[in-house]
Amino acid sequence: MTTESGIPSEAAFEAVTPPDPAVAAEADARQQQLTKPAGSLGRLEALGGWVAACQGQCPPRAFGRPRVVVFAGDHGVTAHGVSAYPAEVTAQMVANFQAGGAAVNALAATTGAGVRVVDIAVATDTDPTVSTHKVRRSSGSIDREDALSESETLQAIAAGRAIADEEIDGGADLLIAGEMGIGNTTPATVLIAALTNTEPVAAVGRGTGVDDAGWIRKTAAIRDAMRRVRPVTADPVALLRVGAGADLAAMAGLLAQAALRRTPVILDGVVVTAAAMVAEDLAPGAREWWVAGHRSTEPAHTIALKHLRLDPILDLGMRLGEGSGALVALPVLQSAVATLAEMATFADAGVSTESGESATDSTADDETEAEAH
Ligand SMILES: O=C(O)c1ccc[n+]([C@@H]2O[C@H](COP(=O)([O-])O)[C@@H](O)[C@H]2O)c1
Ligand SMILES: Cc1cc2nc[nH]c2cc1C
Repeated sequence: MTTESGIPSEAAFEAVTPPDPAVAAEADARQQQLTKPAGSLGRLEALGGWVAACQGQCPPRAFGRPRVVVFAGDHGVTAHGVSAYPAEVTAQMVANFQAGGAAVNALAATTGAGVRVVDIAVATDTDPTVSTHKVRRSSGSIDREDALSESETLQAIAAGRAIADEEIDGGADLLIAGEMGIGNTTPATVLIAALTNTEPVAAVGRGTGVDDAGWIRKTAAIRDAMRRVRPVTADPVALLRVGAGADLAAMAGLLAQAALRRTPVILDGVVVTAAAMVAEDLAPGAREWWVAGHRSTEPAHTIALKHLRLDPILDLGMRLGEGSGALVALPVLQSAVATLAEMATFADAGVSTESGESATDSTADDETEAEAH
C-alpha cells in the first residue's frame, strides 16, 4: 500500500509539528532580562531558545540523557577503490566502539553522553549484542545495482524508527546520529548531489583521505550512481533503495522519528546530513528539530547544510564521522541551556539596566577634562 504522496505506508510519517513557538518567544524575552548586555551571548541565545522550544518549557532543563547511535554498514562500491581504507575496517571499528577505544567513546565520556552501536549492514558477522537490527551484509554497489531491495529499505527505515523509539522511551532527551562505514561518503555524496542538482565534481571530497587516482574512481562511481538515481530522486524511499544503503536509510528513519517524538537532534557530518535530507523529504518539517553540530571538510556537506538551511555550530576541519563533530558541539548546546536556565535576571540580582544621569555626566566631565589637558 502507498500513501497519497506515493510513499509506502510502512515508511509514511505523520505530520511533524515544530518546536513550540510560544516557548521560543518566552526564551527570547527571558534572554533580555538576564544579567548581561542584550545579545552578548551571541549564537548561544538562539540555541538556548531552540532547546527550550523543543522541550516546551522555559527555562529549559539540562540534558539528562544525551545518546549517540552509531550506525555501521558496508558498501559494495568500495570494490572500486573509492576509499583510502579497506572495507574490513568497518567491522574492526565496531569492535573498537564496543571496547570503548574510538573517538566517539572518548568524546561521549567528556559530555556524559551514552553510546550505542548498531550493525545495520556490516559485511561480516559482528557481536550479537549489536546486530539485532541487521538488515543485510553490505549494501549493493550503487554504480551498477540497487543498494537494497524494497523490503530491505523499509526494514532499515523501520529499524531507525524503532531505535529512536527505544532510546526516547528509555529517557533520551537529545539524540546524535553517528555512522561508521568504509565507502559511505560515496552514497552520501550521491544523495546530496542528486537532491540539489549538483555536478559530481563540485560535491566529491576525499572522504577518509583518498588520493587523486582514488578521487577520480570515486567521482566516476558517483556519476554512474547518479545516472541510476535520477529517475527516482523525488521519491525518498526509492532514492534510499537505489542510491544509498541500509545505514543511510536507518539514519533517515531515526532522524524523522526523533522529530515526530519532539526530541532534538545534533547532526554530525556529511553522511548523517545526507540521511537528514532524505528524512526531511519523508517527514517535512523534521529539520526544525535538528541543529548542525559542525561543518565537515567534505564539499557535499556544505551543499547539504545550505539546502537544509542549517548553520553549523562549529567549523573545525573535522571529517571523522562516528557522531564526533556533534559531540564536540554538545558542550556548546549545554552552555546555551545553562546560561538560559541558571543566570539571574537583572531584577533578581539587583543589577540596573539603564545608565544613570550622573554616570553619563561624570563621563562627559572626564572627557572634557582630558581634552583640556
Ligand atoms: O562525517 C563526515 O563528514 C565524514 C567525512 C569523511 C569521512 N568520514 C568517515 O569515513 C568513512 C567514510 O569515508 P570513505 O572515504 O571510506 O568514504 C566513514 O566511516 C565516515 O564515518 C566521515
Ligand atoms: C580508522 C577509521 C575510523 C573511523 N571512524 C569513522 N570512520 C572511520 C574510518 C577509519 C579508517
